[in-house]
Amino acid sequence: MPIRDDWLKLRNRLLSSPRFQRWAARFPLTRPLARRHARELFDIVAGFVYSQVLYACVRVRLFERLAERGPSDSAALAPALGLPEEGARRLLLAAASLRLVERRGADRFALGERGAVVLGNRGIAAMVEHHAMLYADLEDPLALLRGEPPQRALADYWAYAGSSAPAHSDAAAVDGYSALMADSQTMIAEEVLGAYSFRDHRCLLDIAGGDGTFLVEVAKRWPHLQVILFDLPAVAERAQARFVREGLADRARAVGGDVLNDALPEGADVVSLVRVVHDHDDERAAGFIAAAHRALAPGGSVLVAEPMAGTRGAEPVGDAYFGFYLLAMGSGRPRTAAELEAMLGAAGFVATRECPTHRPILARVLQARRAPA
Ligand SMILES: C[S@@+](CC[C@H](N)C(=O)[O-])C[C@H]1O[C@@H](n2cnc3c(N)ncnc32)[C@H](O)[C@@H]1O
Repeated sequence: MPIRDDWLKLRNRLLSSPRFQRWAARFPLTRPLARRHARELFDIVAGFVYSQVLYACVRVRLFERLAERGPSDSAALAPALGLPEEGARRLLLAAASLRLVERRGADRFALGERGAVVLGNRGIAAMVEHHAMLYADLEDPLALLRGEPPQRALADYWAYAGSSAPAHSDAAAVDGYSALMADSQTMIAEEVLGAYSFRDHRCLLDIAGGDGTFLVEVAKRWPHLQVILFDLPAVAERAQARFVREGLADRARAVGGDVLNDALPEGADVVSLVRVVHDHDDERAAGFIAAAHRALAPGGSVLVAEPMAGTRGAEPVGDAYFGFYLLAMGSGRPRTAAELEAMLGAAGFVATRECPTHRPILARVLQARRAPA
């Protein structure tokens, strides 16, 4: 497209010219755009600092403290946060600028709208805290991109990533990530349940289903449904205990094994892969989808639910966040809906359709059917 190429070249030449930048910042018609672009670029430059402000808020439980006490000044908050007064004030001002906290006076602070959202979703704080490992691994992003040996914090945390014998992982190896997944799963389950009806299904098999949080939510919403979870043995044990605790043992069970090497339980008419496919490089990911295909009779449905690359309005979540997160983890990549559809087709699934979710930034859902015999 030579015309487009020429136009892009001209645009980029203008945007990189300090003279043009100065002009655009002054000229009334371009000023708002210039300000927005400057702010957006600065947000990328400063993103790590903003994340660390949030991390500090979570570590000192700032949002909980503000919710308990109501509007407070920095001197009153400092002892509860375990910080000197100056440190508490610096953190409160930074958090207020990010709308995590709300400033109510020169030195008076209350819970802010974003802080309230974090407070209401345990999964967000858990995610923020475990990012300490991600940031340690990302210290040298070029080393990761070159494929040099990773720092290993995240790769060790996700014990199955890159492991040739994941089924041997013991409880200690799976407890950390299983708890993290459980904390954030309620939000994901809400998206899937809002997008897809299980009314006409009899039995759902959730492959690599973690500690069972997803199935507990589905089973509560659809009381006629039998549910089966399959995951590594140490994770399946956690899930079975969870089903018993939730009073669901009569229609929920967990089976342990390795999806890529062991037979999956039979009898499901719908199979789900929730936040699973993106964890694996292409060959293993295709193995998970092939296992879903084998577990179903012709006509059965598969659901793939995960954040996807190329999601309109959430582009950086796929290619930047998950792209680098999974690189640091040592396995997997974010995929577009079209790539997933092609993988489903290659495994023998047909009629792939997207079931729109309310918050595609968290997860999108694809449904496909095993081709009739
Ligand atoms: C990112 S977690 C997602 C868990 C759950 N689906 C959720 O969304 O909360 C990926 C899950 O895949 C499981 N897993 C990884 N490799 C597996 C394998 N080869 N066989 C069975 N489960 C596996 C892990 O134990 C983990 O529970």
